[in-house]
Amino acid sequence: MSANIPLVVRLLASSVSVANRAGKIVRDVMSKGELGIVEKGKDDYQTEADRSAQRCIIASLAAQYPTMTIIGEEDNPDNGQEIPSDWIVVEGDSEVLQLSCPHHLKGIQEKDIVVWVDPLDGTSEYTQGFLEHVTVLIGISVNEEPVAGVIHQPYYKSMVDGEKRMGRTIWGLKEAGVGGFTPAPPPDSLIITTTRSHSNPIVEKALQVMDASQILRVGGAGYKVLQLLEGKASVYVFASAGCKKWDTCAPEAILAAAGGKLTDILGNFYKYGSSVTRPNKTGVLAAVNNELYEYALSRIPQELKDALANK
Ligand SMILES: Nc1ncnc2c1ncn2[C@@H]1O[C@H](COP(=O)(O)O)[C@@H](O)[C@H]1OP(=O)(O)O
Ligand SMILES: [Mg+2]
Ligand SMILES: [Mg+2]
Ligand SMILES: [Mg+2]
Repeated sequence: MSANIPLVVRLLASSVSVANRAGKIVRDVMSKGELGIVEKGKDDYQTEADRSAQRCIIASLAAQYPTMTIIGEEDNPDNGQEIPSDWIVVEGDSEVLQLSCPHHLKGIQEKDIVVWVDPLDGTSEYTQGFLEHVTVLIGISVNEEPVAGVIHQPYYKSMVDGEKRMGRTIWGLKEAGVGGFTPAPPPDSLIITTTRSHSNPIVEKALQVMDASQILRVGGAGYKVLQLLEGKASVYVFASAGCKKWDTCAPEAILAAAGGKLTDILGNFYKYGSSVTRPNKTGVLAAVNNELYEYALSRIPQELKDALANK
């Protein structure tokens, strides 16, 4: 890769390529049928696919960007095993390498960047067979702010030049654009997307106040943001702790690159520096444009905000 291409663009191109490889690992683990499920906590699982995909992504990025901070969801996923050489991906996506880098990101160095890796978002859904909900997330933050990201969907089916294709990779770079999918306008009526596996009474209260025509209950932060980008839902509402920085970094960056917004339920942006606490304690609120976002925020009652903030 040319050293003349700004670091952020090279890193996004590398992230697109390695997310594709990680997606193949996710499919391969499922085809073998040995998921190796570990219970990390209540409603919180890890599989061999989460572990292996994270090893592939972190080893590949660390080999190319040795001084950059990379934070993955899974703790000690390698268990002392060596990484297969074909898991190390070092070429970058050629389309992304052509992107023109926003001026203020041109001089960014590895020390200014924190990469947040969710090797498999939607693990509950993966183990239950809702495979379309599963994504691989790589979020790039610069000086605490998400600026670029990748959402790879390993089980997305499409036809390309008359041939069946499995998997697609959506990317975004703030102030430069998005790719890998066809953006669509939001639906005509208010459709909310929310959790299917992590609900509670406050989550339900925040859905009731929206006065929506439909509520979609699907898995994963990545998949819900894809629904916003593709015009299948208007707003993503999750009034609970549960998501962590690796769940929201890539989706927030891509939504912002598409003109949208992702914050907590109080309307505050999360920060993504290496020392932040991992949990997104005050939930998630997101939309593909400002009008829908402001509408949703205006519907959240103060006592609900207080309940989340004081938990
Ligand atoms: N209570 C929780 N415990 C663990 N992870 C959670 C919890 N709530 C949300 N998450 C993470 O946020 C994602 C989006 O949440 P939801 O699907 O409930 O809307 C989940 O797929 C999961 O990521 P992961 O699957 O990567 O562990
Ligand atoms: Mg998890
Ligand atoms: Mg996740
Ligand atoms: Mg995960």
